[in-house]
Amino acid sequence: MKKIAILTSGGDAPGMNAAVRAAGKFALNTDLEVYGIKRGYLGMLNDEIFKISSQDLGGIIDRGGTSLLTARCPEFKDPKIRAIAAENLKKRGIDGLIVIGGDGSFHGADLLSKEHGIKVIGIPGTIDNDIAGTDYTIGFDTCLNTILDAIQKVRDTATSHERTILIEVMGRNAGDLALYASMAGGGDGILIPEQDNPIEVLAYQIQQRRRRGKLHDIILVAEGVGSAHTVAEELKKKVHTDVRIVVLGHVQRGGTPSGFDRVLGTKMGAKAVQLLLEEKGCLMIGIEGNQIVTHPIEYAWEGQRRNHMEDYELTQVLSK
Ligand SMILES: Nc1ncnc2c1ncn2[C@@H]1O[C@H](COP(=O)(O)OP(=O)(O)OP(=O)(O)O)[C@@H](O)[C@H]1O
Ligand SMILES: O=P(O)(O)OC[C@H]1O[C@](O)(CO)[C@@H](O)[C@@H]1O
Ligand SMILES: [Mg+2]
Repeated sequence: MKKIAILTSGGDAPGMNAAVRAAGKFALNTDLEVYGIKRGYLGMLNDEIFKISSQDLGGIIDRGGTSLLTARCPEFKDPKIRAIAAENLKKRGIDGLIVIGGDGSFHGADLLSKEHGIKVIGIPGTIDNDIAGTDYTIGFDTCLNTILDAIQKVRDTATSHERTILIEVMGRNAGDLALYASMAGGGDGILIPEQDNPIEVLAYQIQQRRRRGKLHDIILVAEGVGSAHTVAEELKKKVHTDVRIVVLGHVQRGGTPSGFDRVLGTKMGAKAVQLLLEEKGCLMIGIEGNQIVTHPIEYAWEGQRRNHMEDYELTQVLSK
């Protein structure tokens, strides 16, 4: 392996920059030539590929977002488009690629590897934490802390007005952000796609708590169960409290990456280069039980994700 490239793809996630920096610096310390690709697969397709120097990697570890820029590129699902993109790597002699992104980006990486023989390593970078084979994805921890900050502020006004406030959080089809935010933020109820929790039960719990003198309710709604607006409309028919919603939106994806996400990004970035130097490909990196591990890249969607049941039941007990 002589030349490798790095890209970030899908939704940006705080800590992606730490992974880019570590992979880039680690590689520049070897005989490898290192390229950056702007705007993920879109930039690969449009030939936005440049040689990375150490200057490109300075001053980014503490910045949110991704210095390489990112994009969604639906055309990449077309094999003809992937062939054009792969040719842009091949004409430069690039045969190793580090893809930092979520499950969708890993799908693209897998196909690129199988169809065009490019050795690809996937680094899980997404706030959603929806990838099997890793306990945490880069960006999840920072995002969680952003949500916790919001919960604290929302609780002040919820208590003062004795309201029920539903906070809708991101996560695509995964409830991890809502689950962890409820656990760490002292939530009073939670709706996540992994568990069935009928509105009737939620309403009953709210009424019960109010009878015991509780002044407010903070309910975390994962976007995967539907919009908080719809949930609120249903809930209003079943409770006597004043119901409001807060949709946190893209504020959740920004901000200074936490120490955890920077360390995770750094370890994974360096590991990706080590694997390419060993001529390995079609792998994803994860962290399991505080150890950096690797799996075949398909494991990201074929493997078993963490079971949420225990954590969910804990939030249920603690919100009583
Ligand atoms: N099935 C697929 N085949 C080929 N390429 C894909 C596939 N799915 C996704 N991609 C590519 O990966 C890009 C990113 O995927 P997606 O939008 O699902 O985000 P992600 O990587 O899962 O990150 P996040 O969920 O955090 O936003 C897509 O825009 C597309 O270019
Ligand atoms: O910024 P976009 O393209 O609207 O995507 C939003 C989606 O991306 C994520 O932030 C990351 O996958 C999801 O949680 C959310 O559903
Ligand atoms: Mg995804």
